[in-house]
Amino acid sequence: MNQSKQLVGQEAVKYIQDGMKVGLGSGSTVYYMVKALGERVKAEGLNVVAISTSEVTDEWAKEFGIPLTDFSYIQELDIAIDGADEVDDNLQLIKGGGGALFREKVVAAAAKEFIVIVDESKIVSTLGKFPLPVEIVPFGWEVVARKIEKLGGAPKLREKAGEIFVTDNGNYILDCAFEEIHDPVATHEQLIALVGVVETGLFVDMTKKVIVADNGSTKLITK
Ligand SMILES: O=C(CO)[C@H](O)[C@H](O)COP(=O)(O)O
Repeated sequence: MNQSKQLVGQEAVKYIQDGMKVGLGSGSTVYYMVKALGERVKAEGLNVVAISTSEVTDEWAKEFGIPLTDFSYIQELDIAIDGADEVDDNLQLIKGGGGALFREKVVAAAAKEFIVIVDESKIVSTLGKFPLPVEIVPFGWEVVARKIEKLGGAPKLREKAGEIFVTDNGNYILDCAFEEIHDPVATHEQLIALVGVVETGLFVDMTKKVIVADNGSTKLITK
C-alpha cells in the first residue's frame, strides 16, 4: 500500500514546473508527494511556493524544504494535488477522511488544475461505501445530525482518542453513512443547504485527472 502511495506521489510531482504556485493536500498519500516535491526542490533548485491544506501538511512542507505562503499573498494556484477516500467512474470524489476537507476544497477551488492521487483501493463504481465526512459548526451539531438522518444518512460525530475530533478550523465532523450516493451533486446540495454545515466531502466536477497506482506502476485516468 505504501509503495502504491509513493508511486503516485512521485508521479504527481512531475506535473509541477518551475515557478508554480502549488496546493498541497492532506493524508498519507500526500505525504509521499510532499516528500518527492521536496526532493525536486533540493536536487533541481525547483522554485515553487505552496499553500497547504492542514497543519500536518504544513509540518511536512517545512520538513522537506518547501516554501509556504498563504492566501493573503496569492489567490490563485497553478496546481493542487491531493488524495481521496473514494473516486467513482465520473471522477467524483469523497474526501475528508483526515478531517481536512474544508481547506482541501478551498485550495482545490483556487487551483487551475486539481490532480488526485490514490491507490487502487480508492476506486469505486458508486460513491458511498466510505461514510461521507461533513464539516459542521459545533453549536447545534445535534440539530444538523437529525436533519441529515431525515435525508437518509446515518451521521456519527467523529472522535479521536475518545475526544470529539476538532478540525483545523475549530469545527466538528459528522461521518455520514449513506447506502450509495448515485447523485453526488444532489446529495451535496441537500447537505450544504443545511444551516450549520460548513462543507461536505463531496468534490463534484473538481478534477479531470486522477493518478492511480496500478500493479506496481501508475495509470492516469482523465475526464
Ligand atoms: O481527504 C483527505 C483528508 O481530509 C485525504 O486526502 C484522504 O482521506 C485520503 O487520505 P490517505 O491518502 O491517507 O488515504
